Amino acid sequence: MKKYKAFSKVNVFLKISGKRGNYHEIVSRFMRVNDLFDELSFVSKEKVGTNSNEFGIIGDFACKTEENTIYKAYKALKSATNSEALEKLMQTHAVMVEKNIPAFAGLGGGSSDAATYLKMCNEVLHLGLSLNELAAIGLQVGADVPFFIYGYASANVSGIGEVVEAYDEELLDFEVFTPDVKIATPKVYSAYRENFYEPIDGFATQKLKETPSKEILQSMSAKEANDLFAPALQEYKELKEHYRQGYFFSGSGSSFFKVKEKEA
Ligand SMILES: C[C@@](CO)(OP(=O)(O)O)[C@H](O)COP(=O)(O)OP(=O)(O)OC[C@H]1O[C@@H](n2ccc(N)nc2=O)[C@H](O)[C@@H]1O
Ligand SMILES: Nc1ncnc2c1ncn2[C@@H]1O[C@H](COP(=O)(O)OP(=O)(O)O)[C@@H](O)[C@H]1O
Repeated sequence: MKKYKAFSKVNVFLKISGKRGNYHEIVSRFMRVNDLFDELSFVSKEKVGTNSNEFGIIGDFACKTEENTIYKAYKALKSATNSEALEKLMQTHAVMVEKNIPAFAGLGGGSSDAATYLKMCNEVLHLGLSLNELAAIGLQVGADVPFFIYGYASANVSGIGEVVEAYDEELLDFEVFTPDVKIATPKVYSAYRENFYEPIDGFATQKLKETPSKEILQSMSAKEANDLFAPALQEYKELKEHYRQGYFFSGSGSSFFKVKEKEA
């Protein structure tokens, strides 16, 4: 059975440029973490001994199936395509997930699983959807999903996550650690809105979008690079104890990362 990789990401920088309803417009560099990924595959229910017709996800998850991003992606794909073949596939097969990306981590694990599931269905069922169409369906599941649909190693992401522009640069090798602090993304964004709101201007945005990730990580501090770090520290005081000098904060947390030192 073919296995599909669902990579994780870090936000090399994440700046807020404005508000859109309850959401925030961001300007962010997303970079794939090449050695941290989940693996997804379709397995026949017969083979794994389930005979239920219900949507099946096999894997180590803390949430209910209805809350799983993979299930949400299924619902969004079904309503976009009305595909009977999709319904049939999910009656006879379950999605097997080898979960390696920690949850509540700012590494986009749930979003990446959703994107990978959409791409798997598109391929297996020959749905013929373009990446743009898949990204629009994915956006209904989560703001980070479009980045994973396009599959770029590095990209400038803006809007609330729907504008994804490939950025051509060397892929960096990251060291990542995830403190056991369960961060809720909406809580961090609302703390930002209440106490730290200072949107970036067009000039600074353009400069950041043009600067290679390596330079950004050499020249900015963790707080400068990520507008969500200060509000996350305010809301989750214990984060401070986990912070190590020289590391950067990914997304709304709780993961920290830095470029791996080259071995001599
Ligand atoms: C912060 C980032 C950075 O990459 O990722 P994570 O740290 O979660 O991985 C993203 O902006 C998060 O993406 P994601 O976690 O997919 O967000 P969603 O599920 O779509 O939204 C959860 C909630 O976060 C807030 N939200 C999300 C995205 C955004 N641009 N502005 C927001 O204000 C909204 O309150 C929304 O209801
Ligand atoms: N496929 C999934 N993988 C991981 N977490 C998921 C998934 N589907 C839903 N969740 C739920 O999403 C939340 C964390 O999302 P996740 O994408 O792992 O973190 P983050 O957005 O911080 O990168 C948790 O509430 C988790 O239970």
